[in-house]
Amino acid sequence: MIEAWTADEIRAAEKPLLDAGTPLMDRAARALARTALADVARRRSAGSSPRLRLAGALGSDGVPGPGRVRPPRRHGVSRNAAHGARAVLLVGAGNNGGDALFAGAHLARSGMRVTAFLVASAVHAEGLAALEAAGGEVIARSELRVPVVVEQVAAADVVLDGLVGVGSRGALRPPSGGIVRALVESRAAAEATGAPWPWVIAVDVPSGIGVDDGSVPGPVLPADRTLTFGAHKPGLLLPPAAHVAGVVEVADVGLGAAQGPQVPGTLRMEEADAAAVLRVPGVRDHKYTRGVVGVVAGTEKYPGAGVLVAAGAVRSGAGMVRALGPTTVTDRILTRHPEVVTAGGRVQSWVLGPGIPSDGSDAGQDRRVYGALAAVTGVLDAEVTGGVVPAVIDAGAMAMLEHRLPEIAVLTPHAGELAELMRGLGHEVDRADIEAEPVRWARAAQRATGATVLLKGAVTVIVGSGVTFAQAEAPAWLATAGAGDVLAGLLGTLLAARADDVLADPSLTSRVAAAAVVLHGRAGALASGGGPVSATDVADALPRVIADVLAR
Ligand SMILES: NC(=O)C1=CN([C@@H]2O[C@H](COP(=O)(O)OP(=O)(O)OC[C@H]3O[C@@H](n4cnc5c(N)ncnc54)[C@H](OP(=O)(O)O)[C@@H]3O)[C@@H](O)[C@H]2O)[C@H](O)CC1
Ligand SMILES: [K+]
Repeated sequence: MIEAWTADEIRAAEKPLLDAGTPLMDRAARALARTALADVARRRSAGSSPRLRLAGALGSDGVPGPGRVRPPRRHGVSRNAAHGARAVLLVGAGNNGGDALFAGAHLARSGMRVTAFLVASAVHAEGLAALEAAGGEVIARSELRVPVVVEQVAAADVVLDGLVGVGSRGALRPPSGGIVRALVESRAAAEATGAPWPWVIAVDVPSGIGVDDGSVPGPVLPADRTLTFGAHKPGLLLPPAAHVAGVVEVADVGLGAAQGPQVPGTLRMEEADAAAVLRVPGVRDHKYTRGVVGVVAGTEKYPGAGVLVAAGAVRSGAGMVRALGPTTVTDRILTRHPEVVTAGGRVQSWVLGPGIPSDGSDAGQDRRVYGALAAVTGVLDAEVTGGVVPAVIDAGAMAMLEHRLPEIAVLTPHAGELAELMRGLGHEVDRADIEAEPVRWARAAQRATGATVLLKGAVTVIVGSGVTFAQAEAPAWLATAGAGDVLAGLLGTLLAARADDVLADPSLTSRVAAAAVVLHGRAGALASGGGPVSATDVADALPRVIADVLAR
């Protein structure tokens, strides 16, 4: 599990070490210089564009970010093939700028031509002295001209963004904001024309992101790599800031000995954590103990959603799947999945709503959803409903909520559906608002409904009470019709298998939901192999992915 530390938690952890004279900045700067040297050397030796040359450091699909994570690395600087390369430092007033200056001094001593642009009249004094002593060029704030910065950056091999780190407050102020805005424009123009553009390393965090909440309140220079010190910061995991962090790597500066957050609020689940959520059947298990998933999905208009939910549930190892609906839907499900049962009966989880439009056009499916929701919320007698069980509430079912939900109910909207849900709750928001601040709105929905909220996107956010998971394993190819239906079925299976545990401890729900997102993303990546993928392919890849995750 990757646990992010907020700015305050980082400061609390650093304080005793700094008080004891631990050279944290020296370690940070060495790690930074070592990373910059290695990146530039690799870029030079491969002889193509920086992004392609560093493909080994990127995801299997070659896409830098969002928020891809590499294991911690020890500090230390070695001289290498970067001799004569050009580095530009963007240096702010605080210690983040200090890191960049000391790293720049190492780079200058390694034979790089280093230019530092100071955006403040007073910057880290020792760092500045070190850079000057190492022969680096320094452009003071009073001499700063935006076109010159743009020109020098465009001609550089590597840029260290040290404008601001965990001390950041709000959007970048002048002159940093103006410089970064001009650099973003220059980068876009270079991309459009195929002109070269340097490799950008963010020092600790891309300057200008919301370190604790993942917001992007103003201009930010997108990084190819973020070297972050001591521990992840929430903004490196959460969207939209995660999209500008590139490949995220933690430099171990020795904070490990310090106390981290007691209850980390932002997490990224890894494969081993997903494996721990799965319930592996034992010799005493039978189909009912493994969990029955009840599915109310698909209508005459959208029958495929029922088929795909069933596929996700069956292929991820449900003890049994019960699919309820009109025969046009159930017949299709049975054709593809003859193991599905279409008669009513007890279930350990519900998947409600995929392929059911919110226009009331299928009264039968609406009635089944309302009945199941009554079971989930416990408003109807257990004798009638079969008892309270966890549920996945998707698509049309999200428009049928009449009661506050328990945490064992998982809402699975995409941005447009979350906007609709929040408008129904009296908030004036549209899809663009949700995309700009997905974490804020997912948290608002969690508070307003009581449910666990799984907001789908390039980085999927899962919000339970007091915890947010941010998962980024899905390839962009997974943004395809029906993929969400497969996820709903898969999550239904995981919830059914852990129903007793989830009922005993509802806070487990977000963890189960995050595990489903990990497996779904991995299945998408396996089925895609770097190319297009269909929702059916994703479902078909689930058994292999689950076996692989369990074998590790
Ligand atoms: N975690 C570790 O182990 C280590 C981290 N280190 C580095 O130190 C920074 C944190 O340094 P700090 O000096 O506390 O803060 P920053 O450098 O991030 O920023 C403070 C200055 O930035 C100005 N600021 C704040 N917001 C903005 C903004 N929106 N636009 C422009 N300027 C901004 C702020 O000015 P104020 O007037 O607001 O006070 C400060 O001047 C951490 O990120 C690491 O890089 C150490 O090296 C030790 C190891
Ligand atoms: K920075």
